[in-house]
Amino acid sequence: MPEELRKGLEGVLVAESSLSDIDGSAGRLVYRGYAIEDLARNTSFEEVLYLLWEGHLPTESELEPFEAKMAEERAVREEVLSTVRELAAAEENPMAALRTAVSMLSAYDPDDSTGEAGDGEITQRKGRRITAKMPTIVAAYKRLRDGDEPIEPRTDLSHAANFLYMLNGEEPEDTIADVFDMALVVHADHGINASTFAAMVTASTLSDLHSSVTSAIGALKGDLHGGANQNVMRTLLEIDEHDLTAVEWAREALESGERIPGFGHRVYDVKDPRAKILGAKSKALGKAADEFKWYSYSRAIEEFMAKETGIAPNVDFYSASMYYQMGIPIDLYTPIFAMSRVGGWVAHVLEYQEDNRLIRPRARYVGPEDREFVRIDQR
Ligand SMILES: CC(=O)SCCNC(=O)CCNC(=O)[C@H](O)C(C)(C)COP(=O)(O)OP(=O)(O)OC[C@H]1O[C@@H](n2cnc3c(N)ncnc32)[C@H](O)[C@@H]1OP(=O)(O)O
Ligand SMILES: O=C([O-])CC(=O)C(=O)O
Repeated sequence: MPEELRKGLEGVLVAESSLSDIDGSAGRLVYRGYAIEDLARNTSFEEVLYLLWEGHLPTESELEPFEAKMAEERAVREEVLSTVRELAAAEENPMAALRTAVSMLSAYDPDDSTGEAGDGEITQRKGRRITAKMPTIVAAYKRLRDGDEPIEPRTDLSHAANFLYMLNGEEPEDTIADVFDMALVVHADHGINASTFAAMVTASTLSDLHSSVTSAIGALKGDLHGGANQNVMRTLLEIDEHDLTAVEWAREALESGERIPGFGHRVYDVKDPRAKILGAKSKALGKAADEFKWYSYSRAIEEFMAKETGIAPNVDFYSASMYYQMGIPIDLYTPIFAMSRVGGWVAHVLEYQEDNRLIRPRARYVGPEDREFVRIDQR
């Protein structure tokens, strides 16, 4: 047995995957061999789901029935919506509400869990249903929290446009739906990140897909992972409300030993390629609205961090100002990340199931040895 301790499993290979590849020194990300820049520019989220789940980019005649099947699965049963209603009334955190509602979807899934772990077709059908329903849950939560009734999904809109429609009660402009769709594309997969690993660990015990996705949502929620996008926007708002410039704020935060949200990465040594794509969109939205401050604060922090620390932005840094300028409430940024990353979670579970092995690392025991046992009445 190797005795080397790798805290945080840093650099440890745990699987072979043909889903996504990251070159951390070159700042390059590919999904199944396609550069993220090409996918972001040219494909829809549905095409990327097809790519991840089926292994190749769809032709038009493959995409059409795939989109139709996804759209048919968007509606969420009243029983689940009624739980979402209760969670909204209790002011539950939206990621926690999503985690609970996704877990509950399993009660009404038409596929039985028996034999699921060895059957990619069941996993894929369940994956399609969960992915299709997550936007309906997130939008319903937001509307109920605001005292509005949920809006039923439409089947004639894309995954991205339908979410914005259910959220706001009106069809989004094409340009906004396209930006949102691109955000879903770039968040869909990223190697064995913490939430994907959580999904794989659960799947490796031959559990069911709802359990895997529920585990993954819990992992994505944390501040060191998907939760960072909300913290970025809270930081930008704090800067805006105070007299400090963005650079002064960042200097003070660093000097007091804080981590700047949206910076740093376990795999990238350079700027995350997704931050470049999202940064350009954040800038374009600022230009369209003639309001540059969010992008300007962000750029100033990026330049300061590069000069002072050499640490570059990750995917969560520019998605924050981008979503903010689209009018999306801050605490929905991480649920939106989950709405996209579920595509990757399902793909990794499907891939891992093909040659499953229980994931079970070890800890080096550093506790006491050979203690003499004393009965409770004599301690
Ligand atoms: C979708 C995603 O999950 S992307 C990541 C989202 N998370 C964040 O943005 C939260 C802020 N970032 C971080 O906390 C980290 O960069 C992580 C958790 C993402 C990666 O952490 P690790 O790989 O464990 O890097 P580690 O913690 O070893 O950091 C290396 C050095 O960079 C510093 N550092 C890393 N990130 C930051 C940051 N955001 N702000 C300031 N310093 C940082 C650390 O203090 C450390 O310095 P030291 O060696 O002098 O102690
Ligand atoms: O890969 C990681 O560790 C975190 C990340 O950027 C992602 O999950 O998108």
